[in-house]
Amino acid sequence: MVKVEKNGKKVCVIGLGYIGLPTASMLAIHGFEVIGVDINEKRVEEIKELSFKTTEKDLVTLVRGAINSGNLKVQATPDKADVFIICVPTPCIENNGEKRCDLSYLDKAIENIKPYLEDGNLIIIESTIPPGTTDEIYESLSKDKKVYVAHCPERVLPGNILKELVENDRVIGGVDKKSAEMAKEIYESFVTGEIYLTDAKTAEMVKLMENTYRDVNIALANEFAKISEEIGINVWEAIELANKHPRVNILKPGPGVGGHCISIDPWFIVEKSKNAKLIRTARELNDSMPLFVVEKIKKIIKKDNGKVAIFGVTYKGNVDDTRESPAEKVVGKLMDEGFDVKCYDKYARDFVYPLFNLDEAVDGADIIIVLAEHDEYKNFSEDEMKHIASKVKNKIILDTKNIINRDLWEKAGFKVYVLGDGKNA
Ligand SMILES: NC(=O)c1ccc[n+]([C@@H]2O[C@H](COP(=O)([O-])OP(=O)(O)OC[C@H]3O[C@@H](n4cnc5c(N)ncnc54)[C@H](O)[C@@H]3O)[C@@H](O)[C@H]2O)c1
Ligand SMILES: CC(=O)N[C@@H]1[C@@H](OP(=O)(O)OP(=O)(O)OC[C@H]2O[C@@H](n3ccc(=O)[nH]c3=O)[C@H](O)[C@@H]2O)O[C@H](CO)[C@@H](O)[C@@H]1O
Repeated sequence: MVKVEKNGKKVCVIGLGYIGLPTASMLAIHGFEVIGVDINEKRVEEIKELSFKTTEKDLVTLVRGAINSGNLKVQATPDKADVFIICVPTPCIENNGEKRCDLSYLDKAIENIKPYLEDGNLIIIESTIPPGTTDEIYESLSKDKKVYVAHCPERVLPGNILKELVENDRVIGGVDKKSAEMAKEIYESFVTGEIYLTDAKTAEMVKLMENTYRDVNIALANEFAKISEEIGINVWEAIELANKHPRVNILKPGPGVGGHCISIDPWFIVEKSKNAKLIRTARELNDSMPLFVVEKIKKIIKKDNGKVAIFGVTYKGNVDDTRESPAEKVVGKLMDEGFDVKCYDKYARDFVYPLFNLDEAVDGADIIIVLAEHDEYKNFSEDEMKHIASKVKNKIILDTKNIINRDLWEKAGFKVYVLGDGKNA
């Protein structure tokens, strides 16, 4: 056992997913006595056995270190602690055609810690939430106990979580000054970036603004891709040239925006404000991209049926997460229309549709579609391309991410299309 000096504070982290597990482990190796809690018993067992799947570099090593230090215990129910950090999902739900944040996981997590709360405890909400939520939680909890409450939104980039967890600047919003300062004390144990203090509602809005900023900018790139198809130019070349301007930095078009964050968080602003018009339009535009891909496929193969091989079903490259993945909508729509679709993705943790190995996926395919920028697809060798060429029915590939080695695929006999290239057939 690697001994880590204890700092005297006990922290209970609720929800051990993409965010909670690294956070709990990081606190443990920095001397906190940490109880990591997940309602999912299977997840608890996988963490204890270090058998959980992850594409996050060094996460297994970090969790092993935390458990071996004796500072991290993992279990399915909360315990008494000085600090509670809540990292449960906050997905989107649709009600009468309007999307809004589903706070049911957060409400349940709060209910579950209530029996363990004592005067003086600090509750930190890391989950992404609509403005005003932290204050509401405080109002309800402070009826029974003198507690402190803060929102410390998480900003790590999946694929680079451990580095960003330590190096990113953090924003902490307290329901009062004391709450924010108490939360700062916890994060400064491992964060090397700056920590900025504000009120809870501002911190909630800051997080949503960050992801909305990115969503709106991706929407602009996607709109440029649609326009480029319409007027017959290659959007990728146009973006590269426009970005030579010193004050222009257009993002990348693609099959849509996925993940548990950017594709849902802007709706949490829309639900609170009638002024969020651009934000709504950007969301709708990004959500329209999977269907735009399906239309391009039909134009390329010049038919409304056939066999499609999908490369990449995760929401982006080199991660295992398929939540809100554009691939789900592309595949669903193709299947609804009667296409025979076979998906290949060895990074994906799970997917709503069946996954196949490479040979099964490409066997007899009319077209291959790249939907995620996994390194594997960037680095296919000439021999692998030749092998794929020997299996497919038509040597056609549509790259929605502009990542494949075009020259080599063409050398292997493929006709290569890229989303937004202005060529449909
Ligand atoms: N994934 C990201 O990159 C990221 C980045 C920044 C912020 N966030 C935000 O962080 C929050 C968590 O996201 P995530 O990706 O870690 O989700 P996740 O689904 O990976 O993990 C959440 C975990 O919470 C557990 N859980 C649910 N209800 C519980 C309860 N009542 N008690 C104990 N455990 C419970 C689930 O079993 C699950 O393991 C969300 O609000 C998300 O928007 C996520
Ligand atoms: C503001 C910001 O940076 N927030 C990050 C974001 O993490 P993320 O992994 O969700 O973010 P992205 O990598 O942007 O991917 C999102 C989707 O957009 C597609 N995309 C991306 C760039 C592009 O030019 N064209 C595209 O089409 C991509 O394929 C994918 O589907 O939210 C987390 C949780 O809140 C944050 O913590 C984290 O800081």
